[in-house]
Amino acid sequence: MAPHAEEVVGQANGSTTSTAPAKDLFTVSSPNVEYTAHVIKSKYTYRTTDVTQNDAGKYVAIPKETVYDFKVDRKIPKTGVMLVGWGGNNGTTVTAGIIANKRNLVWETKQGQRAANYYGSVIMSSTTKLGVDSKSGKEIHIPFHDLLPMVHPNDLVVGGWDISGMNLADAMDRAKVLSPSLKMLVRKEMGAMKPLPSIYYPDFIAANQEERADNLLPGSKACMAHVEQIRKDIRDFKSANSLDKVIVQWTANTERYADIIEGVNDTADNLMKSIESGHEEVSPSTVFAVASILENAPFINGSPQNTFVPGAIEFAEKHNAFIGGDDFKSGQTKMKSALVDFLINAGIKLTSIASYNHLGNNDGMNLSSQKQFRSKEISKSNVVDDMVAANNVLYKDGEHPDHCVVIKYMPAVGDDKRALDEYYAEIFLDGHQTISLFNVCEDSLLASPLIIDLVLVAEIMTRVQWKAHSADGGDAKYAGFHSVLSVLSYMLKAPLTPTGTPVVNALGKQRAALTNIFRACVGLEPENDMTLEHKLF
Ligand SMILES: NC(=O)c1ccc[n+]([C@@H]2O[C@H](COP(=O)([O-])OP(=O)(O)OC[C@H]3O[C@@H](n4cnc5c(N)ncnc54)[C@H](O)[C@@H]3O)[C@@H](O)[C@H]2O)c1
Ligand SMILES: O=P([O-])([O-])O[C@@H]1[C@@H](O)[C@H](O)[C@@H](O)[C@H](O)[C@@H]1O
Repeated sequence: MAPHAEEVVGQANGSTTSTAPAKDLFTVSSPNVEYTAHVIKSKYTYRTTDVTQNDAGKYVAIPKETVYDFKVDRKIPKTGVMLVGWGGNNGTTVTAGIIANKRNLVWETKQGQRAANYYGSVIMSSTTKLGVDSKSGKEIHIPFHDLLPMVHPNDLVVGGWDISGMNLADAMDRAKVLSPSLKMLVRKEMGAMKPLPSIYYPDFIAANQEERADNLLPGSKACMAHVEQIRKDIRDFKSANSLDKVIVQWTANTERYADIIEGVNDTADNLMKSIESGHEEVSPSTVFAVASILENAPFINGSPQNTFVPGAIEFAEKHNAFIGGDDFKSGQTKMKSALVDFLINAGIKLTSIASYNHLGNNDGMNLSSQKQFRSKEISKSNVVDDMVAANNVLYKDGEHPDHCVVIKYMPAVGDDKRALDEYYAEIFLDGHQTISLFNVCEDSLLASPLIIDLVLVAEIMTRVQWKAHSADGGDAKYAGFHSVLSVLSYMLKAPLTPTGTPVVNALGKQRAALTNIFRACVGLEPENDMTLEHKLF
């Protein structure tokens, strides 16, 4: 191993698109970590506990160690993001937000001047504990963004498709999300942006979306021409902007679920045959996923439908391409995944969750159609399953809280969704606790930072490789993480995981997984809060 650098903590760097490695905010001083001009290599011991049962039925816990080699490419690529649904509330809002940050805009509001920020982005606006200053005992926290050499969102090039041909300035007005004073400052730039024509298969989204569908590729069901056109769009976007990498995200309308049909979408081969034959059960989002996979562009589904039918997952695995989803976890569900985690882990027996919301944006109008609502109801309902299943003291096998999800379309409130929740629980002896929440979520201003985080994390994961460590160097080759990027789960309501692996919805666990995988990539132990140094003296 090359001599390891001394630990340095300096000023965070701003945005950088140079092909040179980003200026490191810190370095790790360890015999297990090596920095070269191009990569960070680390030897990481992953410590878990194997549990078996002995003949008497008692659990036996056996500490287990697995040693991995990680390698991170330090070169920060020029990255583009192509949004499907670019002209929507989320698409216009995230685009305007990046412009505002890139130009350091300040605008007038009722509360006075406001400056551009990335609040709500866990990568850009949260910190992580690097460690403890051994002299002062003070915890040292650094911006999450600086844990690994990540793309800065100010440097992202944004493009995409929409079935509505409205330019982004007019679409921004249609969305009714942003302050007039901010819109004025970005209007010119937004006005020059026009979504590429997209594919529209009417049966997959609400009929009330038809009137905006004026920017279409010919054909109303899946075909290879659609796949090839989307592939070409991605290649053209990449070359026109001299990009090293493109990430594709679905932030278009919620689709109905596709039926999983043997011989149609159950395998990668059958899915491709179904697209070639124009099977009507192949959705636009699955066509976009297939095209992105073929262009080796990570594809992330920000909506709740089952874009990733089994054939799409197998197709991604066959191509070693990254996919992630489903459904941005922005407001009501994010709160739920934190609150339920707290209640159940406090030994409080949650017995019912009533989740109601109404909103008046176009998403809400699309969700007023039962089939599209059903997709959202599923993603919003399954978010407590893992937390309940993990507590067999409170819940017997198969027992779970009552849980209802209601979404109503109320045009008057626009994008400012009202979420009303009641959590009802049994407490000590025959007591009860009722928690009522009234949560006004400005939906697109909550979702846009997640779109950014999903891009930044998916991108860095394309630069992280791993292999089993062997003392003699061995002949194992570095490889990427599994195609299904479950590390994205913190930003998603219904995290997609590799087939057969558990789904974690607890917000704290999701964030810890993201933090500790990033720490492992630079040879650091998982963040824990034991603080024995403050207890054993
Ligand atoms: N904003 C949030 O809080 C939030 C949270 C979680 C999930 N989501 C999901 O994100 C998606 C977008 O939300 P939004 O508020 O921006 O909705 P929106 O209706 O404002 O935008 C969706 C856009 O997609 C376009 N579109 C529809 N079908 C398309 C296709 N086949 N190809 C290209 N464009 C297409 C529409 O024309 C529209 O401009 C929805 O599925 C929503 O459920 C939003
Ligand atoms: O993320 P979250 O706030 O729980 O869920 C939201 C729903 O409450 C809302 O009705 C829907 O329109 C948004 O797309 C989003 O899915």
